[in-house]
Amino acid sequence: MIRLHKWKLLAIALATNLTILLSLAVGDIKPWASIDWLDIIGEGGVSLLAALWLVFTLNSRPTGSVTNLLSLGLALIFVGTFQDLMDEVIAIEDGLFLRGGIESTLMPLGLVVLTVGLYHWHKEQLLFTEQRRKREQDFREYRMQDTLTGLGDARFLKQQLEALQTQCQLNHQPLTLLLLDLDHFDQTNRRFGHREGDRLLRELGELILLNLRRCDLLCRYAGDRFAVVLPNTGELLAGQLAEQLTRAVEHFAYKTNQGETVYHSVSTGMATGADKSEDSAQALIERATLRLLAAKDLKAPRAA
Ligand SMILES: Nc1nc2c(ncn2[C@@H]2O[C@H](COP(=O)(O)OP(=O)(O)OP(=O)(O)O)[C@@H](O)[C@H]2O)c(=O)[nH]1
Repeated sequence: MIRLHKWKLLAIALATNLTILLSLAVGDIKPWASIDWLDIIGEGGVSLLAALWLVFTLNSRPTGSVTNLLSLGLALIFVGTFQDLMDEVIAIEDGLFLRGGIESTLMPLGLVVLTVGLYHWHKEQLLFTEQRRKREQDFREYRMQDTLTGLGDARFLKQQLEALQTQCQLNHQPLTLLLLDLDHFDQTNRRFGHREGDRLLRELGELILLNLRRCDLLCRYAGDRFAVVLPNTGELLAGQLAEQLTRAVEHFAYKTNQGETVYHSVSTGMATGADKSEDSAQALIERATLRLLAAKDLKAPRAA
C-alpha cells in the first residue's frame, strides 16, 4: 500500500532535508557539552513517533481525501517536531523564524488538519460498518450462499459488487472483476461422476480462497465458474493476480476416490472499472463474461 504514496513520502523527505539545510545555513552546530540530551530524547521521541504514525497510516490506506488529510496533519507535526529537535543541536540566532517559528506554526496547524482528517475517517468508518452490517445481514437473511461450496452465489456477487464499486469510487480507486471458468469440466463429470465433480468444485473454491488477499471476494457465479472481486485493483495488478490464480488451479492435482489424478486448465475474463467509471455491476459482469468467452474461443474455437 505504501507504494501508492511515494510522492507524499518524497515531499516529506524534501521538507525534512530543507529544514536541516536551512538550520545549518543560518546556525552553528552546538558544542557537544552544551547539548541537552534529555531534550534530544524527548523531542526526538515525539518526532520519531509522528514519523511512525505517518508510515502506519500510509501503509494501511488507499489514496483519497481522508488519507491526504491524515498524512498532511501527521507530516506537519513531524516536520514541526523535527525542527524542534534541530534546535537542540544547531544554535540559531534569537528572532529568526527558524528558531521556534516553524515548530510553533506547524505543530498546531498539523494538529488541526489531523483532527479534521480523523473526523472524516470516523465518518468513513461508520459508512463502511453500516455497509458491512447490511452485507452480513443480507447474507444471513436471504441465504445468498451456494450450498455446495459455501461461497456467496451470483445474487450475492452482484450485491457485493455494487457495494464495493461505491466504496472504491469514494476512494478514487479502480476495481476489477475476474471470472474463472474450468475447461472441459463436463468431461470430468462424465468420466468420474457428479459426486467427484462436486468435491472438485469445493476443493477448488478453497484453493482459490487461499490464494486471494484479505480484501478480495470470491463467489461461485455458476456451475464451474467462479467470480473474484478485486477492490482497489487496476488492470495491471489484476492481470498478475489472475495469472497466479490460473497457475494455482492448473497445478492443483485433484485425487479422485479411484486414486486417479486430474488436472484442469482454466479460462479467465476480467473487467476493470476505473475510479470515475459509471459502470454498473451488471455492465462489469457482462464485460468480464465477453472476455471469458473470447478466451475460451481462443483455446477451442466454437463452431460458427
Ligand atoms: N458436479 C457438478 N457439476 C456441475 C455443477 N453445476 C454445473 N455442473 C456441470 O458443469 C458443466 C458445465 O458445462 P460447460 O459450461 O459446458 O463447461 P465445460 O464442460 O467446462 O466446457 P467449457 O467451459 O466450454 O470448457 C456441466 O456438465 C454441468 O452439468 C455442480 O454443482 N456440480
